[in-house]
Amino acid sequence: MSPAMEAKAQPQEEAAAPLNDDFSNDTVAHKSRVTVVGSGNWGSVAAKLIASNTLRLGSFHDEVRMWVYEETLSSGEKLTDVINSINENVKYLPGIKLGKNVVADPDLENAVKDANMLVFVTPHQFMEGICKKLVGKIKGDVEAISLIKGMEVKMEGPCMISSLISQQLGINCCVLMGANIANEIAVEKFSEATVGYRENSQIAEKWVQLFSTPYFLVTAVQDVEGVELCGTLKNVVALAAGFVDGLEMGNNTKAAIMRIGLREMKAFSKLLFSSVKDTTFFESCGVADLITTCLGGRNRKVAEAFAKNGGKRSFDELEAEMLQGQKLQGVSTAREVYEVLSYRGWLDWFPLFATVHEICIFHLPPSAIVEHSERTPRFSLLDGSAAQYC
Ligand SMILES: NC(=O)C1=CN([C@@H]2O[C@H](COP(=O)(O)OP(=O)(O)OC[C@H]3O[C@@H](n4cnc5c(N)ncnc54)[C@H](O)[C@@H]3O)[C@@H](O)[C@H]2O)C=CC1
Ligand SMILES: O=C(CO)COP(=O)(O)O
Repeated sequence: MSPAMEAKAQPQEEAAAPLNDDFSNDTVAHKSRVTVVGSGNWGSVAAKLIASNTLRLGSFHDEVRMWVYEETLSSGEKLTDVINSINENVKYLPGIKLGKNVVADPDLENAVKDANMLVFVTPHQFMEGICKKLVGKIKGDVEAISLIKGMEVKMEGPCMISSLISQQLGINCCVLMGANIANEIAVEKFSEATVGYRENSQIAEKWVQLFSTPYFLVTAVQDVEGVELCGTLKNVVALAAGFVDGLEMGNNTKAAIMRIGLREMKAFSKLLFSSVKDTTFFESCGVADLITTCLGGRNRKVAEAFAKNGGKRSFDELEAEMLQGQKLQGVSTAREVYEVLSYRGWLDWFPLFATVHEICIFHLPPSAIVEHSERTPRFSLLDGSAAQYC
């Protein structure tokens, strides 16, 4: 990896003319075409970030295709038509111009057919179905990146979304995670992110270039699983933080939840993949994403409402009421993590993860997040169990 990349992508000045970047080619034929698969809250912001860079960087075609899961708005108009006419995703990112070079496309096959860089950014529960539809439909020289925070649990064990993409489509897949609340990046407030890559640092560098702006600084690390598990597992901890907020337990309790959660994130990740690096937890994808999500994310917000309602209204109901079509990832991730813990006999090693799921399914009250349960003195187990893997 180049020293420049290790030290973070450098902020780039606004420039009218395309940059003569490292990857530029003389011919249009060699330029990379980017398609964003997904157009929710973060998907739309990702398209905006990328579109600002494809205009500036000579190695990319200007146009950025964005696949839209088509829906009809209350006005009777199709979401795709509205995005293409006013350059704004009025449902998932209202008030923000995406860039005129973003083209919304409701046809998945058509959206990906010419792309050689695919950016996957949908709620994780839809990815298996999307991958099935894409088999045999993409070009041979495609590179992918997943911005999706979540995992699937299969008979063989847990499967990260980047692995699902790689296995089903036969392509390399990097990941990009970080302290990235989409609405803040949409208004260009400074943030950082982490690209996780497997072997090819040049590909990682190309992704860094595609996403980096003066207000969005991207670093690459050679640890796909570590980066992706950080992004995935912090959503479970954010639910715990939301319970604590709903119960008005204060900052010390919330800080304790974050600390215990971080230890469980690290222990779980390292038990699943021995290759996961300690240093990854100190990147934006690790502790920084954990903090921002526990302070200002959607998982925290809905979990707070869940606890305020005494754990009596379901997450599905609250999500539909509070998020206008946006999707939580933490509740299904808590279930998926719980399945892994049960299957492997690790439940008592991960008291916070296990308790969050049991609260989500009404087996325990929200207050159980800081109480010792009848079955197991969960929090007292922490120091002697999961912690030994940290
Ligand atoms: N919103 C945020 O601040 C951030 C989100 N992420 C992650 O990015 C991923 C995508 O999140 P968002 O873009 O925020 O999505 P979102 O939460 O806004 O989800 C709504 C999206 O799901 C689509 N959708 C609904 N039903 C569908 C179906 N059956 N098939 C396919 N798509 C369907 C909708 O059309 C819409 O585009 C998630 O894994 C999330 O954790 C990561 C960083 C920040
Ligand atoms: O992943 C996120 C910030 O990095 C967003 O988290 P929420 O889905 O909880 O809003």
